[in-house]
Amino acid sequence: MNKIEHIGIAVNDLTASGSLYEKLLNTTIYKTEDVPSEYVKTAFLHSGPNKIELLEASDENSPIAKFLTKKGEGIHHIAFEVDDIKAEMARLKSEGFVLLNEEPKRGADNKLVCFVHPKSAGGVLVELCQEIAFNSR
Ligand SMILES: CC[C@@H](C(=O)O)C(=O)SCCNC(=O)CCNC(=O)[C@H](O)C(C)(C)COP(=O)(O)OP(=O)(O)OC[C@H]1O[C@@H](n2cnc3c(N)ncnc32)[C@H](O)[C@@H]1OP(=O)(O)O
Ligand SMILES: [Co+2]
Repeated sequence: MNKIEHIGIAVNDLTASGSLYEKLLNTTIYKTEDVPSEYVKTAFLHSGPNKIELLEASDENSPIAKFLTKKGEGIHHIAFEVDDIKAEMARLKSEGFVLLNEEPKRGADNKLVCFVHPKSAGGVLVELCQEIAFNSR
């Protein structure tokens, strides 16, 4: 695994939290994106070399809706950049980690993603992210 690709933060209201994080980080949201397959709306900010992903539920079936109901707003997941997501998924599986998707799926910001169950990863929901190559978009 490489660097932390982003930190995902669950929020109730993307507009309100977007403004809050813009002030906090003294920056502006550089991208917003709906990801219907995950039932989320996202907004991205940079803090130096780091990336923050704000996540609002777009449907009551969203994992973010369930998380907000149980735990409230806050850090939802940590995403790590990987060069070869299928190889990393196979490695983690062989080490006993529980993958939440058997095949990489399309995430936000031009990434293929896979989630690791927090119960198998020390209570932290982990996301693997591989940049989708330009010629395979
Ligand atoms: C925008 C796209 C993408 C990107 O490109 O970056 C994203 O980031 S999408 C982000 C939203 N999508 C996901 O989170 C998908 C993966 N998540 C899931 O599949 C589920 O949320 C889950 C992790 C399997 C939990 O679902 P479920 O079992 O239905 O919920 P429970 O509330 O019953 O949780 C069971 C258990 O796990 C604990 N939990 C749940 N979420 C988290 C979390 N984010 N971090 C840490 N722990 C978490 C929860 O508290 C329960 O524990 P117990 O209460 O002790 O049983
Ligand atoms: Co994410």
